[in-house]
Amino acid sequence: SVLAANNLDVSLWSRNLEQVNEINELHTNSRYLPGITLASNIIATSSMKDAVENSSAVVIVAPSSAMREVSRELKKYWKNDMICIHATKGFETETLHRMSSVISEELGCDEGDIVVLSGPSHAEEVIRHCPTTVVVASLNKEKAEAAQELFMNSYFRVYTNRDMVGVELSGALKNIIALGAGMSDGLGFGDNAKAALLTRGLAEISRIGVELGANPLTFSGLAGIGDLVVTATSQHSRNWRAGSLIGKGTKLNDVLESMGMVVEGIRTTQAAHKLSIKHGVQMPITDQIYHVLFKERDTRTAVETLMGRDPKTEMENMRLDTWEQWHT
Ligand SMILES: NC(=O)C1=CN([C@@H]2O[C@H](COP(=O)(O)OP(=O)(O)OC[C@H]3O[C@@H](n4cnc5c(N)ncnc54)[C@H](O)[C@@H]3O)[C@@H](O)[C@H]2O)C=CC1
Ligand SMILES: O=C(CO)COP(=O)(O)O
Repeated sequence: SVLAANNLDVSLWSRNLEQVNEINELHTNSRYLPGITLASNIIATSSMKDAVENSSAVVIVAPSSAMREVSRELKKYWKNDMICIHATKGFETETLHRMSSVISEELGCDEGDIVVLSGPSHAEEVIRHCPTTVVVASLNKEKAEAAQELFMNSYFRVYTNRDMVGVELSGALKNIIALGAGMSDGLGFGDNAKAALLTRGLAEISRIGVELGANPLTFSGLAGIGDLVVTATSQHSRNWRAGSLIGKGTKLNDVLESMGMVVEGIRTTQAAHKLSIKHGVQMPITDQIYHVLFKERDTRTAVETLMGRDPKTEMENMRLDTWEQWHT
């Protein structure tokens, strides 16, 4: 929709022929964006070949679980002078790879040439032209700036950033904390609890992020705190909604059935739990959410465990040495 508003010809690929026909004939996408009329320069197709073949840029926003499959199909029509932008927030749970790694492995290109689009941006608000700010991250400056130019307009402001690792990790990991914020609200706790979850959540996101090579400053940017705030507080957030149902006592399977859309934080909790063990990085909130989701731990027990941890200093286990590394 943003690209179409910028007068670009947009080919939208979907596997669902019914949805393709609805978009082309009625210019609506009633299941996902009810009540919205789409621009007439968005043409849907069920053929990836037709969507990609003559394009200069490709935007992939498949759920993380489908990223490898979609990238493999894309490879058939991929040309190296195309720009590949992705806006997916998650990991490949089997390999623990970030999305740009998965895409570049399948396309056979440099990971640093992929552009990551992330930040506080719910589709339901962007489609109504509500002011929105995001980040495009890539090691390839030219490609990042080209993506910035494609998307930027009066209601969609785009910043570039070189820190692909930090941007991808924040985008994925904040969904776990949003699940936790939903659980807290579902349990009937207040704003103090939510502020604590966001702040201590960001501390553990930064801790694992720095360990994996991210710039710590990225976590105080749009892809970090920005997206964490929106996902943990917005009525549109699927992760917050799923968490709040769990906090009210609904079983995970029933929650997922009722959502009908991807809740990335569930798979990401599994991936982050493995990452924290693999790298020996403490992620206590993620650990408790993992136990609630997959080990039938009661949400109140999880809260008691978090509140009852040993006394600590606020900056305990933060890799402060890396600040100097980034400032030189
Ligand atoms: N909805 C939003 O506002 C935002 C979503 N994202 C990210 O975008 C990604 C996708 O999320 P949504 O579009 O919101 O999810 P969704 O659940 O609303 O839609 C996912 C779409 O992907 C399709 N799909 C699923 N498996 C597929 C496969 N194997 N091949 C092709 N298509 C497949 C589904 O049919 C559906 O049309 C997630 O990683 C999410 O975190 C990022 C920013 C904002
Ligand atoms: O990442 C998002 C907004 O920036 C979307 O979050 P949800 O998947 O929780 O709706």
